[in-house]
Amino acid sequence: MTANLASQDLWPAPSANGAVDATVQVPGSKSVTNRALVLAALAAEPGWLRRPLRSRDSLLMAAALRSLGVGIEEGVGPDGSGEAWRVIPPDRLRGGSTVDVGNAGTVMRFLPPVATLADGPVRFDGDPRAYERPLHGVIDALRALGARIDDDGRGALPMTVRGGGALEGGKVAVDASSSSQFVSALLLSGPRFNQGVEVRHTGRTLPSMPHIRMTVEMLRAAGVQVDTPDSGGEPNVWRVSPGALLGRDLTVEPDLSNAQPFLAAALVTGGRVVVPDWPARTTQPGDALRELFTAMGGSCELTGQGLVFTGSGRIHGIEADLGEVGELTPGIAAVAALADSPSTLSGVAHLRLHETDRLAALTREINALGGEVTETADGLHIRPRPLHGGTFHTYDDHRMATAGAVIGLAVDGVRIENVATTAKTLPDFPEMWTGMLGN
Ligand SMILES: O=C(O)C1=C[C@@H](OP(=O)(O)O)[C@@H](O)[C@H](O)C1
Ligand SMILES: C=C(OP(=O)(O)O)C(=O)O
Repeated sequence: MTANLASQDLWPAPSANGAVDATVQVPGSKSVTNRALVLAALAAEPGWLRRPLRSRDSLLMAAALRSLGVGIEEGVGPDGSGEAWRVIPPDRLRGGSTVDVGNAGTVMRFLPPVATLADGPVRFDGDPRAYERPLHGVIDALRALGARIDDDGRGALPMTVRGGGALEGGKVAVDASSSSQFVSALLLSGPRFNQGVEVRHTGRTLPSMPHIRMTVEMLRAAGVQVDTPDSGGEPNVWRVSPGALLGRDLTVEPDLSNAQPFLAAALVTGGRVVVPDWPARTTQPGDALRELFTAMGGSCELTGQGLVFTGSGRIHGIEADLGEVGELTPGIAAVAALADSPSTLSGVAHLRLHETDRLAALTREINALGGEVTETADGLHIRPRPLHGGTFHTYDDHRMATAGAVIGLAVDGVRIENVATTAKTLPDFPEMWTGMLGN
């Protein structure tokens, strides 16, 4: 684990002068935007994506789909209101390009199945960290379903999918204990495989179930038949029937996981933050923040204005299995480091394979500020200690940067290395943060 030496800029994280009181418009969900782009690209007719997230991960997804022949026109919606992208699927997906996945799990896992439908080879490459993130579940499953893939035998990037214009599909077993995205990836393209797809998860644990539910709901909204464990099917088995996908007119919800640092600011300063357009019902894991941050000392109410979240001035530790909502772990760890009692976060061993080894990174960086964090087999134990300023390294991880900013609210002199890494999913984070603080 090494800090990115090319990006040593230090951002002085602003400390809060008092209780925050702000309304924060949070940009669109990464997970919804990137699923919507894939489904729209595979559809039988054009569709609209309103309020899409414009960030590194979603722009990489759009660029990759364009290289496969998909038309994506960026502009305003049919009624002239707000940003909207029109997605025009091609008659035939085109091979011959190289897809840059950056360090986007959604791009590196969701697009290889799409590439099997292209009429030629599609090479996949990305950031150095992308070479280390697990992809074997997708590669092995696609081979079992009839695809030809050239890799170096590690089951990881870089690799080339030799698209043959179609894929047979059918039944496949996959161990998705290292990433739920293996399952989502196979389901998203499943309706376009000749036999559809039946995915059986064989591993002991399966993280991020809400994200799999998001995949299923979005497929169904595109007219696809999906049988799931939730709908009376066998446990750990998902079945997607072959068929055409409808073009949709879809409005992307705000990214509730990216709302986390702002809600945390209300908790840490005993203030109030309103997030407009918080959905009344959603598959986003960030919705669990209402419960988690309430248990940690805040209170919230879903009103006509959005989610109104209020801190009490006290922060409590928490014992929580975060397996379903792993991407919330860095933000919860940051708040837990400032709490009045210890916390134990469990169920997140797979975070060692995220943008960085998040368990190691959080432990090292919080401890460097005087904290007492220890890694467990599947999470973190956090004993709050008086913290002091210092450099908070971020390891090219957007959620490390926002976690450091949360700590900086309460601790003078925290400097965040490479805050620009937040552009992976939240490009305007520094401006939004200072705006929230009234600076
Ligand atoms: O499908 C998705 O959109 C995601 C699934 C989760 O991945 P893992 O299951 O690999 O944790 C999550 O952490 C990631 O941020 C987004
Ligand atoms: C794990 C994450 O991203 P990715 O989609 O790259 O897996 C994340 O955003 O926390």
